[in-house]
Amino acid sequence: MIKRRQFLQASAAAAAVVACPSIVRGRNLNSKLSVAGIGCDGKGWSDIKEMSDHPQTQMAAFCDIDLARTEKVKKLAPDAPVFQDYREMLAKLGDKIDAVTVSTPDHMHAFITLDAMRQGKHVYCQKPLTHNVWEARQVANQTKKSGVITRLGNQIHSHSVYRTGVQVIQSGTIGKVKEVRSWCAATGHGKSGQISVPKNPPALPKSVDWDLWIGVAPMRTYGGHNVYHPWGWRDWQDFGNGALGDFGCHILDPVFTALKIAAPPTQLKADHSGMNDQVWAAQTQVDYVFPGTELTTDDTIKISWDDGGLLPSVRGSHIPGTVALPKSGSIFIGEKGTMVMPHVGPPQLFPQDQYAADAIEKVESVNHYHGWVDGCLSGEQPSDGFDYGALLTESVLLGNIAVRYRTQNLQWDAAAMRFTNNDDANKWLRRDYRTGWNIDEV
Ligand SMILES: NC(=O)C1=CN([C@@H]2O[C@H](COP(=O)(O)OP(=O)(O)OC[C@H]3O[C@@H](n4cnc5c(N)ncnc54)[C@H](OP(=O)(O)O)[C@@H]3O)[C@@H](O)[C@H]2O)C=CC1
Ligand SMILES: O=C1CO[C@H](CO)[C@@H](O)[C@@H]1O
Repeated sequence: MIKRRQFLQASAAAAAVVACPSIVRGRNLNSKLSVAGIGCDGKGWSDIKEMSDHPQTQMAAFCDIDLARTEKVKKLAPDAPVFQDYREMLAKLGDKIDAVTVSTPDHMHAFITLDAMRQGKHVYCQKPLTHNVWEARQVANQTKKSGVITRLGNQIHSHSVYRTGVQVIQSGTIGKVKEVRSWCAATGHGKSGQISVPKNPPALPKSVDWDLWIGVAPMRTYGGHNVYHPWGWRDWQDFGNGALGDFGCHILDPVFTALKIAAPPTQLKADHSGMNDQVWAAQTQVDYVFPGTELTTDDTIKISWDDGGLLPSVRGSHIPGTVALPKSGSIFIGEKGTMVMPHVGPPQLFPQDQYAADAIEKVESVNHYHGWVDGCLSGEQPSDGFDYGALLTESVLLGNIAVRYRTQNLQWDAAAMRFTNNDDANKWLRRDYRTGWNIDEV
């Protein structure tokens, strides 16, 4: 009889060889999936906890560059070994690990995800999928090559409110969509409490391997608790992606899914306030133009982004001026009506008197984490794998490049992966990798 691990490895390998849809991978519904968690605190803890709640998972190992942040996982699975370096974990236990969660700061997502996929592991990776556009393309390419089951850690994708919003748009309740405005209350700096590199940082805690935390990024001194690690890294251009990177993949997810956006923007223009060469902007504003779809009125669609407390400058004619917009969310302006999609709140339709109280049919939540585990066991790829995650991430990160060229209209040639009217902007598509942490082109 074929053993579980042989089955999982054979099915991933078969898929890798033929690089074809999951249907050929067979089913293994009675087996357990052996999962290793990379990044054990913060969101990593919640990813690990959610995965471990699935009746068919077993937690095989854990890894965190800060051993002080592994107490919770040790209690969760006391027999599972704990590592500081995920490379050592995969080298020692690779044959016992089927799948990994990657919940590290953004600058390490691509390096770890690519490595794990190359070794045939299924991967659940946090948003944004990568730290730069070139990495998003490499992850998308490797996903096709490896044929493993992937999912972006965008758990709200599976939440009732977002699923309901998607259903409202796709059922034509507001007609075809003319324009979308998305916004987010969060700011691109403020989490770390610094806007320049701290001059007299405290000593590095003994529990932290700083070289591993820095990973692909240029080396710098530990900055003190929350300055970079943990949490504050989001503010810093070397590690995070500001508010757009932090929330774009959440808030734009129902926009991409509802409208079936299948290609990156062709043009974008941005503005910002409060940015230097270290941290992201306090407020950003980006106007994107995407190719239209069957759900849009035109052959292009404008999608805009505001953050740092800015609200959209346009809200269409259907929403009365007296209606307060949620702190974060999107407005879908349609031919017949407008849908306000709060970030994690029930969608609302305008003009209110045009829509009956039951005009919105609620779609129930599904378990995002368990959906990935089920996919790994059955061979069925969830709808938001890394192909989708890479597109969403590329679009978000292009916005952060446009921010560097305030008010310039950038033309993006997705096929050539370059800006055609501003060569200087192309230097931000990929980073220089620290010696020993190079990412090979896929
Ligand atoms: N989907 C969602 O709703 C959310 C998603 N996120 C995403 O989750 C990710 C992590 O964010 P968050 O938890 O807030 O960040 P934190 O900085 O709080 O935690 C990151 C964790 O990863 C560990 N880590 C860092 N580098 C490595 C590495 N190379 N190998 C192993 N472990 C590593 C950290 O260790 P150490 O403590 O030593 O830094 C820490 O435990 C981000 O991509 C973020 O965007 C975050 C919150 C919610
Ligand atoms: O949803 C979320 C809640 O806030 C966090 C911190 O800004 C985000 O990283 C996360 O994605």
